[in-house]
Amino acid sequence: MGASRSDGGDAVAASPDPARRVVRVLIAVKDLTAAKSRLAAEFSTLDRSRLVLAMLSDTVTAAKAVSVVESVTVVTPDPLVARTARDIGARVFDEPTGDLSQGPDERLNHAFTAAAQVLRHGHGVGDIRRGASVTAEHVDIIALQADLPAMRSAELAQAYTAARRGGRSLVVDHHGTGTAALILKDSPEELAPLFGGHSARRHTDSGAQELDGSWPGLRLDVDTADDVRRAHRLGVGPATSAVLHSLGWSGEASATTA
Ligand SMILES: Nc1nc2c(ncn2[C@@H]2O[C@H](COP(=O)(O)OP(=O)(O)OP(=O)(O)O)[C@@H](O)[C@H]2O)c(=O)[nH]1
Ligand SMILES: C=C(OP(=O)(O)O)C(=O)O
Repeated sequence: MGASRSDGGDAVAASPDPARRVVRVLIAVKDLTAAKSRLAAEFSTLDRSRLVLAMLSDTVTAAKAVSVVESVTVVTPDPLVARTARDIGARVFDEPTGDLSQGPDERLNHAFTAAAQVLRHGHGVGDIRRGASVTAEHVDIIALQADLPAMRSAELAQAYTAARRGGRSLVVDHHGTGTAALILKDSPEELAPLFGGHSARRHTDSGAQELDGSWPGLRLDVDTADDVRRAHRLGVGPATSAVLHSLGWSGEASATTA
């Protein structure tokens, strides 16, 4: 695509106190063999895996380009996802072995919770500001969907800026029911993720504040073939564009960089 999708990310960079805050993005991806089952009718197993990895790459790349983002971490049990994440400069958190009695949403939220705790309280947190004391309260977490191939860096920067200090905020997805991003900012609270079915309502019911903003790419998590078409129309990042192109999807991605 023409203009870099990260164009404008710095131009509208979020404005926390840069001396104090550390912003870490956290993304969860499940085992590739189970991923994107809702695309099974229109994409082969191999193509689904390629698409998952490509969308992850574009999401990570756009998130890393936000100037206030210190790191992007992918929590996953899948070695190929882990390798892809490392190749594009993300950190990897190996998923803790889940309790087999847990349901899928519980496993996902358990993975987010465990990784967020390490990002906020774990080894290395104190090293970030070269000797300055950085406590968990100084570490903000953006739990982000992995399938946002049309997200612009500027959208994520604006959402972080809009997020309220002292608690959790969320960006509702384009369906109005799911959560594209859950942001914990300047707070001693924990992330307390409630991803899964109807997570938007569960997040707001649990006190998270819904963020307004015209962020079509950030809100467009891709779950169905219709979502793939919507994202393609909006303009996807280079990795997703290459996979779709190889599958015969025509047309240049229309870069409408925010
Ligand atoms: N690390 C981790 N990530 C998960 C887990 N369950 C779901 N995810 C990720 O969370 C996001 C939303 O998950 P789902 O909607 O359940 O799965 P999906 O692969 O997007 O789509 P479907 O299979 O069609 O439901 C996706 O990025 C998944 O890869 C889990 O147990 N562990
Ligand atoms: C897990 C979620 O996403 P989705 O099922 O839409 O991928 C969610 O929105 O909480």
